[in-house]
Amino acid sequence: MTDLGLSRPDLFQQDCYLAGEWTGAGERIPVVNPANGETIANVPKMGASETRKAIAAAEEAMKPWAAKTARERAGVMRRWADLMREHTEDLAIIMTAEEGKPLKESRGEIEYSAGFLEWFGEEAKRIYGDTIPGHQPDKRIFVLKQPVGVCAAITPWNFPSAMIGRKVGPALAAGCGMVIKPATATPLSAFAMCVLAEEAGVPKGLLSCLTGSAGEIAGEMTSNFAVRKLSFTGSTEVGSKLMEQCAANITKISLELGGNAPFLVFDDADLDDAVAGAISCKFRNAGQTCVCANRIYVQAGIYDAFLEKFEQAVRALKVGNGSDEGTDIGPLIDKDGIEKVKEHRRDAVDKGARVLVEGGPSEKGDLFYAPTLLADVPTSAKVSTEETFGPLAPVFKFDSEEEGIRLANDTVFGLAAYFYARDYARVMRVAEALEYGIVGHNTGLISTEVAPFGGVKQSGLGREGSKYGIEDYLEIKYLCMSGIEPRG
Ligand SMILES: NC(=O)C1=CN([C@@H]2O[C@H](COP(=O)(O)OP(=O)(O)OC[C@H]3O[C@@H](n4cnc5c(N)ncnc54)[C@H](OP(=O)(O)O)[C@@H]3O)[C@@H](O)[C@H]2O)C=CC1
Ligand SMILES: O=C(O)CCCC(=O)O
Repeated sequence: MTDLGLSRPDLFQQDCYLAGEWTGAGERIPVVNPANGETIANVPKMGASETRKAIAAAEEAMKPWAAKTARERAGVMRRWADLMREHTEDLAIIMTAEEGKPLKESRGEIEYSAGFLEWFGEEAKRIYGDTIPGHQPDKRIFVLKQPVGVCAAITPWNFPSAMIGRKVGPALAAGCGMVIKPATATPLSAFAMCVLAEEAGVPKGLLSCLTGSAGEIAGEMTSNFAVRKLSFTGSTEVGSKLMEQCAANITKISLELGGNAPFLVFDDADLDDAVAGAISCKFRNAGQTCVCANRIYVQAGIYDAFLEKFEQAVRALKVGNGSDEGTDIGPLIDKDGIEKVKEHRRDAVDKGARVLVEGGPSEKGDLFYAPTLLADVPTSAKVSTEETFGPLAPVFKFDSEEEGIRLANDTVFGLAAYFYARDYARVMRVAEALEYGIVGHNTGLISTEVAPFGGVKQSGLGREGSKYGIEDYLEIKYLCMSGIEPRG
């Protein structure tokens, strides 16, 4: 087993956090460092019965938790966020070891994740209801906001901490308990968060974190009537299945699914800004985020100049083990990830794309793929319609503003879109015309806990972060008070 050299070795847990106890299981699943193939941990394979136990514990623990004042809940959540910040380095080391992303990105993700806990803790104090003028003289109408009930979360491997912070933050702030199933590839960051949650004062049972059979755990989450809300981030395919499963109990569901983000550069863009934005947007986490630029559309007048600068910037990216300082691009998560990038590259080139930077498989190891830049990509290429989720940058040329918008919107997905332009009227026209839940103008980075994150079309349902993000964890109760006789 690898010694990660943590200052707090107890943050490295290999058991599940079940109903307030660290619990093992007979059967175990290896967690592998994608940079070198080493097994770094073996986590329990749990299933339906453990999930049932966790749900029952959350149901019990949420009653006194919801009864606390918002300030008390906020205090615990603030302590949790502070502890995460205090232990950023250890948490980042754990994350890079299981996910592969460069340490600098892991550190950033810990701050991002803690930000959700802090933000939603504060938001607990602003769960305001309403009073509505009565419809009859003796009536008074009140709107109360109450916790939705036990919540469940299923999270992906690409943001092993932030996707949990983003879901557990609003759940706990609203007064709910939560059962989490992290991705099997990256459970260690989730367990480390639970260690700090307990230390911060999150009551035993309120939060559980289980690894194991996705089908069994999710099956219990969606069939157990005590669970009133499920939040999922991951592929559209699994999200759609979960939506079907939630139908039986009419369980609320939020879905944050695949994207196919367009990145448009118009003739009036600032070229250097656009290149810097495209690099951060395309290559963050080696291209493995649902908001990474998947298709880069550049207007004809600026096309050659953009490609020249973009090519230099792509060549400067450093591929390596994420734990080595200075690395820009770590390994991909698994072999399927590599195969998808290879297939998209091959397909685009077969259809006529020009290779400007031939990155490809790297001598660093089986799961490394050096950044690759393609130009003159035809719209018939698979990268136009499918999410690559890897360090392949396909550049397409377009002529008019109208054509750029049409190409950008020509997809079933609608999570994030980006564009670079300076003309004031164009900026408003394009921002309004893009059919996406998130639009970045002159920026390639849009993620923050203070803004509503989420997609339209097949990219999902609901919003996470900001004041909107807590609504999904609350129910509205309309209270009609009667018999209040009007004064004399
Ligand atoms: N929107 C986003 O942010 C993300 C999008 N994706 C997209 O999805 C593709 C595939 O990635 P992948 O990791 O396989 O995504 P998945 O959707 O398979 O995994 C996400 C989560 O869902 C769980 N899961 C898998 N199968 C089921 C099931 N039948 N019922 C309930 N939960 C399930 C996984 O568990 P387990 O790990 O145990 O399999 C994991 O916790 C990527 O290439 C990318 O295109 C992937 C990750 C995030
Ligand atoms: O890729 C994802 O799973 C969504 C998270 C990305 C972000 O918050 O920036």
